[in-house]
Amino acid sequence: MIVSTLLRQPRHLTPALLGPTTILSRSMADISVEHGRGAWKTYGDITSYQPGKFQIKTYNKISPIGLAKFPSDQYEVKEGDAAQNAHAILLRSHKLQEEEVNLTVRAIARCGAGTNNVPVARMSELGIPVFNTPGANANAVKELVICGMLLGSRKIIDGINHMYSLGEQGLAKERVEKDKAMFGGRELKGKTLAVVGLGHIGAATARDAEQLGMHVVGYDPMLSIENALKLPRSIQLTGGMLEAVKNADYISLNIPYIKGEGGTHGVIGEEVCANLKKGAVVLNFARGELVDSEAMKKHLDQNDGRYVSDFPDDLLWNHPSTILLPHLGASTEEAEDAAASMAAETIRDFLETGTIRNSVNFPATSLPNRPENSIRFTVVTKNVPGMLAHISEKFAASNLNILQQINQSRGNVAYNVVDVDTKGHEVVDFKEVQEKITMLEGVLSSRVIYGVPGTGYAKNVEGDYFV
Ligand SMILES: NC(=O)c1ccc[n+]([C@@H]2O[C@H](COP(=O)([O-])OP(=O)(O)OC[C@H]3O[C@@H](n4cnc5c(N)ncnc54)[C@H](O)[C@@H]3O)[C@@H](O)[C@H]2O)c1
Ligand SMILES: O=C(O)[C@H](O)COP(=O)(O)O
Repeated sequence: MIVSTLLRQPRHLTPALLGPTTILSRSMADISVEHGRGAWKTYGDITSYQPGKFQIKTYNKISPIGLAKFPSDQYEVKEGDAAQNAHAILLRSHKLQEEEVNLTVRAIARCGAGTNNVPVARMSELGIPVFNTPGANANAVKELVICGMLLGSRKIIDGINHMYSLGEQGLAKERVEKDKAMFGGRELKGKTLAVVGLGHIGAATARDAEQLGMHVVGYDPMLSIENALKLPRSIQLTGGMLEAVKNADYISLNIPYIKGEGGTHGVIGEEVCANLKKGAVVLNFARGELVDSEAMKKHLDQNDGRYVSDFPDDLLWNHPSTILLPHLGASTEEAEDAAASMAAETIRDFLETGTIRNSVNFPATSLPNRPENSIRFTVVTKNVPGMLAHISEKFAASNLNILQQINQSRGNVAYNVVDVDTKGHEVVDFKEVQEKITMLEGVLSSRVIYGVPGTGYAKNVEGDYFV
């Protein structure tokens, strides 16, 4: 492997580089660890790397309030390609490509709920945790769902367009009272709303709909206890989607889009459409792909229903019974600030302490603070038997004492956090231990968290050692 001479310079820990909570013995402060960056194919321009800072790469418009959570003395935030050696990626709806995830990237955070724009399964194979921000934008979406119900019930948009056209002709005052008969509607009170997916958005929508005097039916086969406690008392839970929608005047979809077998692609298809009540309004503020456009068109052509969606649709965009919005659900100041802040805090926690929360592919993992005179290793492995024992053996072989340790797994990934005693080790070659552990079969990557931003990461890239 060709490695830049400059970046091969071992970096020495000095008190100035240590975080406020990092306490290392004097001898440990002299231990050098190779934190250079290899010249890998997808690596990019190594000259833009700033030692001693975590680099965050962003896509989309991310709230400055969220980005301010990254202290500028420890982090640099750059947009898209300007960030060549990112340690973490922060994004909203940008469709992330694998090529945009350099070997340096340790984590990805979606400022929002849906992670279908991130290749999550591939990231799991590469040992990269993907995070989201559960609930951070739910209120914003819920408010727009309520707005969608009103738009679908009253001819508000037609009325606004009509006023514009009358205004242009100078006829508004003369014609309004006569013409308004064209724009009659119906009320929400007393009607039935079916909420499909009772998560953060669905539960909040159900609650507010009850307050509006609606009868609420809900369907969620994986309803969490946390969300069940938020549901209105009067909600009627059903055991299936068809049962939920069949008597509903409004149907709100609030489920994730999941591709593939057993997923949610086109869940609103011919069968569901055939079971919709006459005049039913389908609200899709979840993802466009959940609705089979052909089936919906056929349904709208033959029935008196409406489709209100927050997503583009090449077939339905100009259908007279459709109202489409340009993905505005989470576009409020409050939601953008909350989602970006939560994502930034989650990434900081992971980069600085190894903690995992709000991940969609890694197990929730949290260890108490690193004890004094210890170094924290985190190791990402395939979820196969024996890994923990092999890792522990490597520490033992180097005469290193494990002070505390946690091993968690989820799907094909296992995550280990190990705090190792540094006392009594005048010269311990942590670099060597890290390399031995990282190159164990089944290990994907490792980090040594010293408190020096951006350092101590190593990857096992199909048998090659990347540091
Ligand atoms: N329009 C927007 O701007 C916007 C904003 C936020 C979220 N969203 C979309 O809304 C979705 C839901 O967001 P959330 O914050 O409520 O997420 P959430 O994870 O809190 O809730 C999703 C719920 O759906 C349930 N569910 C999953 N599959 C289901 C199925 N097949 N049938 C019924 N229930 C099912 C889950 O058990 C969960 O309770 C997101 O995945 C995202 O795609 C859109
Ligand atoms: O899943 C989400 O959180 C929403 O679709 C919001 O997307 P946005 O952050 O691009 O507005």
